[in-house]
Amino acid sequence: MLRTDNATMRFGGLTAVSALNMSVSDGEIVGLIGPNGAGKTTAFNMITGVYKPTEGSVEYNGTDISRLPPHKITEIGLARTFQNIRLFRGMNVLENVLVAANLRNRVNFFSSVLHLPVYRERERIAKEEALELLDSVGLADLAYEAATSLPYGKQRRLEIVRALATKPSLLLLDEPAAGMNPHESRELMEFIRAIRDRFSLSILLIEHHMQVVMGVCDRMYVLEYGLTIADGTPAEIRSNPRVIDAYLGVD
Ligand SMILES: Nc1ncnc2c1ncn2[C@@H]1O[C@H](COP(=O)(O)OP(=O)(O)OP(=O)(O)O)[C@@H](O)[C@H]1O
Repeated sequence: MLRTDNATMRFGGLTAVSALNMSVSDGEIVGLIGPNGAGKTTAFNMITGVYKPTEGSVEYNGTDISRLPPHKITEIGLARTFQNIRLFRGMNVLENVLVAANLRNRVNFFSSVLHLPVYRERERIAKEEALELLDSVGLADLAYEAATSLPYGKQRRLEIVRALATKPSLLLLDEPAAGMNPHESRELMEFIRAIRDRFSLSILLIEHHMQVVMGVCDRMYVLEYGLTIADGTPAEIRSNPRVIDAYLGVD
């Protein structure tokens, strides 16, 4: 479903990602790993329309999406989270989810300002759906808590839920286990598998935490200085001499 075809991103003289050929099939969990500065976030930015590839393309279900703006890419079913938590401060858990849901169900500006019945009805449905979503991931009892008062692991989970509110078919997670303790990391792995099954998702994730990435991914790609130095199953990656040299050896 997702396929990058020689996707390349240059910033001046620096090639941040070079001829990336990567695919994610329906229902797959795929990892993207590599040392700092390898080009992982740049790859995400190309896939989600933040950057237009300098060369090559990104296809989603056979359509070239590499020239589309980020909101169009969200509309066709890609959603992402970021390396640093970006929850809205001053909003509760439910409101954080509703803001994201509105990205998908763009409400007509006038009907919203005038509080027309159509707007109120949509708002009611959106709230119901958001509460159902929170319930399905075990966060419903926290719906009216301030988002930033949640424990760290739950804030990260809320970020993922917020991405789910845009009803994606492909979810991109940028270092979901960052800053988590071993217990939270284990819970996260179960959570990632559970949402893949429940929402029929494909998942692409960047992760430095080796237990998480090896434990949860079906396949993975390894980048170094923008080049793809390996791809394969976790077992293949673990025993790949080039990867051990470039990356695993120093971890
Ligand atoms: N907007 C930009 N302008 C110029 N250079 C950039 C830009 N974005 C990224 N780079 C450079 O591209 C290279 C790849 O960066 P990128 O953030 O994609 O790496 P990464 O693998 O995600 O690293 P990390 O694990 O630290 O997040 C780095 O050398 C970085 O400095």
